[in-house]
Amino acid sequence: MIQLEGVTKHYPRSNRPSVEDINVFIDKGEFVFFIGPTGAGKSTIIKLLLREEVPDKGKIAVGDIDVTKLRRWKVPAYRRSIGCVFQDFRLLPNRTAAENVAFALEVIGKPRSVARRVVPEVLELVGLGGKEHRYPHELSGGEQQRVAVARAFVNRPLLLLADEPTGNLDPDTSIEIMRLLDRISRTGTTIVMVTHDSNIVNQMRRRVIEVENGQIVRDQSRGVYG
Ligand SMILES: Nc1ncnc2c1ncn2[C@@H]1O[C@H](COP(=O)(O)OP(=O)(O)OP(=O)(O)O)[C@@H](O)[C@H]1O
Repeated sequence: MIQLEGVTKHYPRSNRPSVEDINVFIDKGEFVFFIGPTGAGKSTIIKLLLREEVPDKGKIAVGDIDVTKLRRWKVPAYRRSIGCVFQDFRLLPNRTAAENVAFALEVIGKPRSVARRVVPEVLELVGLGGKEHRYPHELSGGEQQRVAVARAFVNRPLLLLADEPTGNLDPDTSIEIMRLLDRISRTGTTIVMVTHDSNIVNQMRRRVIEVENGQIVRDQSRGVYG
């Protein structure tokens, strides 16, 4: 599903590469944690996967798309094909939970009739049945993140990227969000998650890729935070 081969990214005003000659292969349906100290290069890897940055060297493929060779005009559609969840939720404040989720369908041109059918289903799936007409400020942080997960999943993406999705949540709420991501992963969606949350990594026991100084220092199936 994901192939990074010899990938190097050196930002212009940085004195060393943020990511250097990394090689990663991730299969369809895998759940992978990227861990490592601050500045290790984890977010850079996410940005490279989303084509927000391009590598100086190496090849990146996601599904059957060669991300490094993707034409500029194809980038927005490529990004929309990937589900994304962030630490700060990034919901539209003046849209309800249902409208936030529906928005992900609107931007890919799905008819309203599809949204009317699918949005309640996916909000129910994330445990927000009954709260679909609340605005983000009327929801708790955990509930907002559930909306963000619903929005990321509503298009049934092959890949879901989560950058510190539990970073703003208390431990119990974090575990609930992880249960949700785990369920999504079992539908065959590949999940790549960047985290500093050792409890979560130790509880989930999934593949752990540890990054340090732009390099992969550990790649372990059913790993722990270490
Ligand atoms: N746009 C940029 N220009 C120059 N240097 C950058 C840029 N973005 C990131 N870097 C540098 O690249 C390195 C890796 O940063 P990155 O954000 O990938 O780390 P990270 O592992 O995600 O850290 P954190 O856990 O704090 O989010 C750091 O040294 C950072 O200063």
